[in-house]
Amino acid sequence: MGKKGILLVNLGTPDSPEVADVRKYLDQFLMDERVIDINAFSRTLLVKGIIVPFRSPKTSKLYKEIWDENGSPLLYYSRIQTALLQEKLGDDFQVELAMRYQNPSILSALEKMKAGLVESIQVIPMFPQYASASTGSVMQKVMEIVSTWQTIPPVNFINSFHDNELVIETFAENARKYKPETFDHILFSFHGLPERQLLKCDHTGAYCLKKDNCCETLNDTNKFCYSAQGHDTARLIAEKLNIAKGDYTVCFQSRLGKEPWVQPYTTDVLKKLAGEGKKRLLVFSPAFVADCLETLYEITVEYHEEFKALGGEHVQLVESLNDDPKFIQALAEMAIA
Ligand SMILES: C=CC1=C(C)c2cc3[nH]c(cc4nc(cc5[nH]c(cc1n2)c(C)c5CCC(=O)O)C(CCC(=O)O)=C4C)c(C)c3C=C
Ligand SMILES: [Fe+2]
Ligand SMILES: [Fe+2]
Repeated sequence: MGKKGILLVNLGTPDSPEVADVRKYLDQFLMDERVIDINAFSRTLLVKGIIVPFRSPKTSKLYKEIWDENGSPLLYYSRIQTALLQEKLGDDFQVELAMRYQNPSILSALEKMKAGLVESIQVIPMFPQYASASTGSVMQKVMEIVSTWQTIPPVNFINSFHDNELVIETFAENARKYKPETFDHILFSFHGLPERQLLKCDHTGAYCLKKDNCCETLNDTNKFCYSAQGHDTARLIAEKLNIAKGDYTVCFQSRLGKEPWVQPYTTDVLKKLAGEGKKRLLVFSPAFVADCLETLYEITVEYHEEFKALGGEHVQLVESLNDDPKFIQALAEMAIA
């Protein structure tokens, strides 16, 4: 029997923090029809004419702030996760890492599996909550590639793992050392998403953003809704840590462009909490499985400074899952699922 192929796919990061590499990364990322989901002509004008030229120099400066001797934290942790999973699963498995954008590419990882004569491929998009712009895009790319193969082995996809017990426990455990009860308020700050993309997920057309608190509980109608899955993740972590409902807020960061994104925005929540006299915030970022630009810079530096300027004292990030053995166990269970 051949080996079982396990493909871990995260979002991607530039090859270096230099402007030229950031430009290549943003161009590939934002030209994805699932990310900027408007018609191809408008997307090309917006991305290649406005966002990429203006954003790349700014984003390059941010990447330079988090880039260290290990390179991009997202790629660094993704490589460690891959090596630890390979070690845990042993020789009957071939574990490969890919990034949806830039390197290592999904094509190169799948080619390695093909050369390894794997008998099946289990794809784990490394996003706890399903979104078309992340998980959906990874699925589409993998299917595009394998559909050109003469022999297509059994291919299976993990759709989401927002309520995985080991994932919830790892986030909770990472928070315990900060003593959550000593903070004035807890934030679960998820990566944002355009509202338009949430609405597209609602096949009834009558539920999402139409009913009050539509995303706050998971049900049959919104089971693939990124926001509803995020609220569920937050609820489960809060329950684990005995954090009362009124002591935490789910919010969304990293908005891009002028269209409405999922709300509340983290920056608005910071203003509200500072206005209420809250001084110390503990912030989870459970849309990611590894620390990256969005946690190490946006939360740790930007939000910390923003909150202090508003009269607050401290914004403490809860580290991501990174190389935690419990998360590697969670991956191993998904690998054989
Ligand atoms: C949770 C997974 C992610 C979703 C969903 C997602 C949607 C999404 N993102 C953008 C625009 C940008 N995101 C950027 C960085 C970034 N995004 C994710 C994950 C998701 N994005 C990660 C892990 C990272 C960090 C990568 C790293 O190298 O550390 C960026 C680049 C940084 C910047 O210029 O601000 C952009 C741009 C959109 C438009 C979108 C959904 C429509
Ligand atoms: Fe993003
Ligand atoms: Fe929703």
